[in-house]
Amino acid sequence: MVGSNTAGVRALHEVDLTIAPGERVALLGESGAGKSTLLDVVAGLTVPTSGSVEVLGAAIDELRGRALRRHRADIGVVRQQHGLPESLRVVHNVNAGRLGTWSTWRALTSLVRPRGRAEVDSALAAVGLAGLADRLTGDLSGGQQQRVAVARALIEQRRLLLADEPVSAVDPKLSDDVLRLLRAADGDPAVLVSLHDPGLARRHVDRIVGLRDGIVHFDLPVDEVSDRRIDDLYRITPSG
Ligand SMILES: Nc1ncnc2c1ncn2[C@@H]1O[C@H](COP(=O)(O)OP(=O)(O)OP(=O)(O)O)[C@@H](O)[C@H]1O
Repeated sequence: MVGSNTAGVRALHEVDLTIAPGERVALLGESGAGKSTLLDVVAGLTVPTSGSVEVLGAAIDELRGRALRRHRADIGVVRQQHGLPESLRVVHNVNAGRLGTWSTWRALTSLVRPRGRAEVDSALAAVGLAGLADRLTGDLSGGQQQRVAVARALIEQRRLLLADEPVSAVDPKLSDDVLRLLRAADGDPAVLVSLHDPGLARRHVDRIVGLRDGIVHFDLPVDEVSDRRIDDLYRITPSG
């Protein structure tokens, strides 16, 4: 598959990737390597210029209407620019993760009286944000907002979780906690997560895909990813 982003930049070249149900895969690579573009292609937010993408058994570009909404409800997405409306209370942003499974009426009434409040509270507690459901999202720190986006993805059982640097603004202890949550999410979803910390990837996934200049540089079980391979991926030359 070849992908160009919205600006027409050729960001991926002949990427061929299959992820098994329940498998946890990390994308590593330099800034600009194509990780976000790849995640956007799998999420159906960017259409590849050639090749095909099959997600959860469906060719995403062929889905329409209700089938597309149902398909999207099976996928939890945490984007780098998480797009949480800052003027909404946290509870509404977390509940937005359920819109694919709710009727329009249910979604509208929930804006007045939040539904499923207990589930929202427990999703927030799981990401270390207990007690913040009624705060305005814009009043939270960057790292807290990132965790609201994770709670939104985890509020429903998913078959696939896509997360683009979900812990870039989060301290090391919480980063481990968030990765643990993605890894152990209800329903044992497949996980595709881009990370900047190889150590986190090593601790939490089954397989690492190294992207370089839009190409798959390596695709290996985590045990086979040596320090040397990581250094090579990031073009780090040994000192001394
Ligand atoms: N909005 C944009 N306009 C122009 N070029 C872009 C844009 N977004 C990404 N690119 C380019 O597309 C390529 C892939 O970028 P992408 O964001 O997918 O990389 P990445 O690995 O996710 O990087 P990062 O770790 O910095 O998020 C790069 O060449 C990048 O410069």
